[in-house]
Amino acid sequence: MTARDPILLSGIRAAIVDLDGTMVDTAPDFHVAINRMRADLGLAPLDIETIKNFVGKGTENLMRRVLAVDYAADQAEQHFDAALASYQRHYVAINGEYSSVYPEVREGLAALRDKGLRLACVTNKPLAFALPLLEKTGLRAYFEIVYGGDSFPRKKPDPQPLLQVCADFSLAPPKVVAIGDSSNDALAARAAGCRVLNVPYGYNHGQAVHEIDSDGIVSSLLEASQLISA
Ligand SMILES: O=C(O)COP(=O)(O)O
Ligand SMILES: [Mg+2]
Repeated sequence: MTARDPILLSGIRAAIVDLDGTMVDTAPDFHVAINRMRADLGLAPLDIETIKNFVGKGTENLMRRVLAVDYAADQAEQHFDAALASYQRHYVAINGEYSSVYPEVREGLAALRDKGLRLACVTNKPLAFALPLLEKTGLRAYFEIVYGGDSFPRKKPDPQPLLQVCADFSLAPPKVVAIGDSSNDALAARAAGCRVLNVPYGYNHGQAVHEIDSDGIVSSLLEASQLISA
């Protein structure tokens, strides 16, 4: 089944919102940090569109994709630790500097909150990157809970972080909607038994967002809030 025109979602008591590609356009941060790392390793820069297709499955996967551009698997593995350390150093130094909050994110979060929904952010970004970014963008205060890609043994598309939010809120998964930009978010939500809406403007591994199995595509978090009711 593919994503269809969004439907009204009723009986919803909480929303789990993704970070990269859903609330914040972080590709420019990834672009700068990755190319500084690549320069450290003596590698040529990559363009931002290539990097967008690599984002979404956490930092380790991102490093593997970036190294696979130049190296065969065994060589890439040899360079992995140095690449990761360099990347983390560069990312922390610029986290949020080149990123921007997408349109209607603050309005959408405020509207969801005003409807009485509880809000959690679940990202595959490491928590040490996610929390400072949420603070810098002024989004942290909307969320009761923030989980990162390293908060649990398994990250999205595994349902584990979403199921933990449901447990934290004492809510059955069908009363919770996940909102994200990628198939990771939808697969995690479906596996958890949550509802799911996708935004079309983020990073979906180079795949068309219409191919994602979700409850619909919304143009923004504000539109999502208009389709969700308690
Ligand atoms: O950093 C990533 O891999 C993607 O993070 P996200 O889950 O917030 O989209
Ligand atoms: Mg995302």
